[in-house]
Amino acid sequence: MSREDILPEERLPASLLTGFLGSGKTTLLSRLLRQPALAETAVIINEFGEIGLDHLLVENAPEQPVLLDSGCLCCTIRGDLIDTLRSLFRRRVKGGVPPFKRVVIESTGLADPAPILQTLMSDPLLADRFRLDGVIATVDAVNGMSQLDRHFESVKQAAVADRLVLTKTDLAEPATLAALQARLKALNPAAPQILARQGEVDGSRLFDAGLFNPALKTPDVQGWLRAEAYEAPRHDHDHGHDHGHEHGHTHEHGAQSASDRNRHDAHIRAFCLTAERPLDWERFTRFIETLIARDGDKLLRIKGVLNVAGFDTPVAVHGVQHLFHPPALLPAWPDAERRSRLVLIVKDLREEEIRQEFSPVTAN
Ligand SMILES: Nc1nc2c(ncn2[C@@H]2O[C@H](COP(=O)(O)OP(=O)(O)OP(=O)(O)O)[C@@H](O)[C@H]2O)c(=O)[nH]1
Repeated sequence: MSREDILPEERLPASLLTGFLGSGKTTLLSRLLRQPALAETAVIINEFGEIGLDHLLVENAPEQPVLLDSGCLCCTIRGDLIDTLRSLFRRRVKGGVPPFKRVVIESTGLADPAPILQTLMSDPLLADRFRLDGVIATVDAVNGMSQLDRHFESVKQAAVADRLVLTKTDLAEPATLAALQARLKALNPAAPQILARQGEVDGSRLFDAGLFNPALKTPDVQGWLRAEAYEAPRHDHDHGHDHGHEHGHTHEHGAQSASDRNRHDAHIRAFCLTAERPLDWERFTRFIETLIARDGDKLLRIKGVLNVAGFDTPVAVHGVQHLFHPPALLPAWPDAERRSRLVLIVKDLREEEIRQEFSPVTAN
């Protein structure tokens, strides 16, 4: 960790837009790109031949970025994401494409978000030029419940998101929407849920979700971590609680899907470890390294702001599965809160065991 790692504001924010097949990603994106605030955006779509924005690419040379009417760039991934992002950045530097200020990567509906997040973190050239702004997941307000029941990928997408957009709310019954919202809240307590109709959403609610707030030019710890959301009382998945039951709507989904729901959601835990006293950095790294070595594939996402003994300012950590971003020493504490807070979203790991393993890190 070094002070050079700080202040990555000049890196371009990259957002991942994910969400199940047909959940409204393209509809959302095409509306967002008309908003003036998003005019200088480059969009990368990793599925070739889709309708929506992509028809432009089918008709034009697909390997060339296309300039949309809104002033945004759009291109599909030909090789892999690393090549596409590197090439886009090179062209930007050489003036071959407009100087976009933000990147949005729209993933395919079935994609696991983890490899895309890891790509942004792991490639040294990309990590120097782009920073993860956030994961935006669309969830279909009408079909979301059954998609979460049937497809574990959609549960993972919703669990790791920084922002959840509930789409097609114009078509959903209020009771269906309420049951879905309760389920998503249990799965991902920290992500704000934004309701959309025909992709109509204020872009400022979706972007600038990362640690670095370009408007304030300071780290936005509270907005990024939202640690307090995990401390609020909520339902415990491990008890096999059926969130649909609370609202009396399980009849809409049937007995079979209710048991699927428990099975899927119960694999995911989202919680926050806290420590009052400054952490010993060596012990903390041992804790994280052991966790990664043993359970890396089960760590869907980790974010944290740590009070490390010997440092006057906090250290931010961020990881996805086996990969961790280099820890960044932040320039200042944002407020009076001095506790270390580490948010974990895990699959098939027991919260209690991790809490126990974390406790020596905080001991004297
Ligand atoms: N009524 C209504 N229809 C919507 C809304 N959002 C999306 N749709 C429709 O839902 C269908 C799927 O939307 P898309 O935006 O293509 O979804 P997608 O997630 O990009 O789909 P894939 O890329 O195939 O995974 C389209 O027919 C949209 O017009 C909405 O808020 N209300």
